[in-house]
Amino acid sequence: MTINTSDVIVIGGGTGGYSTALRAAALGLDVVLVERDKVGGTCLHRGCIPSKAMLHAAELVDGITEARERWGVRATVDSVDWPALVATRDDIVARNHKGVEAHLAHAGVRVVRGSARLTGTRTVRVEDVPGTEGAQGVPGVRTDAAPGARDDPAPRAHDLTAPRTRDLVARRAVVLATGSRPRTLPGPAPDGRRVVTSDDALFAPGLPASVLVLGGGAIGVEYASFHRSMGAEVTLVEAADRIVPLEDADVSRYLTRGLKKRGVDVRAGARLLDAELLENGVRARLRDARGEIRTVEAERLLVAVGRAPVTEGLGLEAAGLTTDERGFVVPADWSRLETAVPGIHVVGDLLPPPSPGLAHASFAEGLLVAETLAGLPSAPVDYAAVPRVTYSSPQTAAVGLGEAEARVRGHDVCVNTMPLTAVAKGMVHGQGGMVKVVAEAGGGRVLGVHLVGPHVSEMIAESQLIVGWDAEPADVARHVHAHPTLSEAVGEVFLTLAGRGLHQQ
Ligand SMILES: Cc1cc2nc3c(=O)[nH]c(=O)nc-3n(C[C@H](O)[C@H](O)[C@H](O)COP(=O)(O)OP(=O)(O)OC[C@H]3O[C@@H](n4cnc5c(N)ncnc54)[C@H](O)[C@@H]3O)c2cc1C
Ligand SMILES: NC(=O)c1ccc[n+]([C@@H]2O[C@H](COP(=O)([O-])OP(=O)(O)OC[C@H]3O[C@@H](n4cnc5c(N)ncnc54)[C@H](O)[C@@H]3O)[C@@H](O)[C@H]2O)c1
Repeated sequence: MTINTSDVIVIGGGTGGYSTALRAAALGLDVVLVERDKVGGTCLHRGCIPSKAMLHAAELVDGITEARERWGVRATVDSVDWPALVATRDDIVARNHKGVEAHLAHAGVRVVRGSARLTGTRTVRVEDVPGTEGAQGVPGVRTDAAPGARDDPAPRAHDLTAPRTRDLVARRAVVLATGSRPRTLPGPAPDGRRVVTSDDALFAPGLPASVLVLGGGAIGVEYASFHRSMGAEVTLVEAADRIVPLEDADVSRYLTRGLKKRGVDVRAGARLLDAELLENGVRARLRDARGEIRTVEAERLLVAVGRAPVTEGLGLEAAGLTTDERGFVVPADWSRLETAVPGIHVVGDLLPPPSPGLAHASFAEGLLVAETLAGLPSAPVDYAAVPRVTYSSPQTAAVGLGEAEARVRGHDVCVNTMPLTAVAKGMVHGQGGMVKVVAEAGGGRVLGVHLVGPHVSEMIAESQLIVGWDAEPADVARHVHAHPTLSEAVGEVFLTLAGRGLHQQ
């Protein structure tokens, strides 16, 4: 075996890539993982984890307000120390990062630091990334997959700017896991201060007093919610006729109501016409749903209009691969996530829908590809049963089909909806919200469950089993929910659908 040969090369060490690598190594495959930045990728360093850490801080601030306004607790928020918040957030990220590195090292995955490009169907060239320690791997992680990394003579003086390259060969497969980056729009480019994407919002110098958020998907809603909790004036602009437009219409309605109640100016069906940079902010012209033009000034414009797959410089053509018109790498066989070129697989945000662009879906895709490569039977990812959560205040959580989508797909549906405040614990929380279940008419299987309200991110787990296991309302109604809990509302909705309604008429 030559030092630069392995069974599997994974390009990209985000959640999709590192999960593939971990599982493949656990199944006895010799794995090289190439990452040009930090293992953990978008989710750990710029996405899920830092944003949820910040949203936790936001919940604490909201809790103090609720304590004062509803519960007679004489407490106020003096101020938020942004550097202190950032320090805690970054400590959580750093500890998780160390954990991922340790898992990879323990599994025997050889991590190579550098930028990878395909040079054939089983060959990959890795180039040093300027400003890093080069293609020598991550401290504490075995790096002998980088051929010559230990033995290469030091570069001669005139070589110092030339990137070093390493050629790797995969005996069995190459897995593409290069993820995605924020989409931007024509107009003022992100400058990290006045115009930001979710990447640089994390590292902005402070908390703005006003924010214009463009895009009412998960990122836009979460950041709008965060900044509102931190006291900013927030305008949330969504081009579609409702925020979170891919969710059930009642989810959008309840979420809009909740955000508006908290003072967020939600403008769906609106368009950004242009934006101009000011000394300390932006001035934007919007056309709203009624066609009226309105000018908004804000300290910060946060652009959250979706993400684009990363394939630039990946050398797809050298392996005989292309992308679709949106830039995604499309599998020829979704049950193996294998492209039209045998032995090249793809996971994570590089995949088009129905892969949902979510970290937990990419974990499932990594497991599937690794098990496929190890020759184990592995069920295709059941995308219909992947939960979708927005960690705003209020939160949303859903799994399966919305009502309109179920009807479009030809299902004869029956629907039951209940406000969370109809159960005692919902009244205690006092934040509104709802449970909606979409099922096949006549007691058939549950097609979708949709939740809005406090803590619904933690409540969706039972519903993903209900949808994933094709349960019927009567199956669920047999099981008792604890009293008093918010989950009781889910139980009540199923009891009614099963013809055994207790509190719901
Ligand atoms: C603000 C935000 C919040 C989010 N919150 C959530 C959430 O709460 N829950 C959730 O499920 N999802 C969330 N997501 C989505 C989630 O982050 C992505 O779905 C997930 O990170 C995709 O993983 P991936 O491995 O496909 O790609 P990535 O995580 O993007 O990883 C790709 C990796 O490949 C590396 N790379 C790229 N090209 C090369 C190359 N040529 N050579 C070597 N390395 C390369 C990159 O450096 C990167 O580390 C969020 C995203 C954002 C932006
Ligand atoms: N909690 C979570 O699971 C979570 C959190 C953040 C991000 N993510 C994932 O990250 C990815 C990116 O998130 P995102 O919110 O940026 O993308 P998205 O595609 O989910 O939402 C973008 C929104 O911007 C709107 N839009 C597009 N152009 C616009 C314009 N010119 N003006 C106004 N609105 C416009 C779209 O209609 C859409 O609703 C998604 O896959 C998302 O699921 C997940």
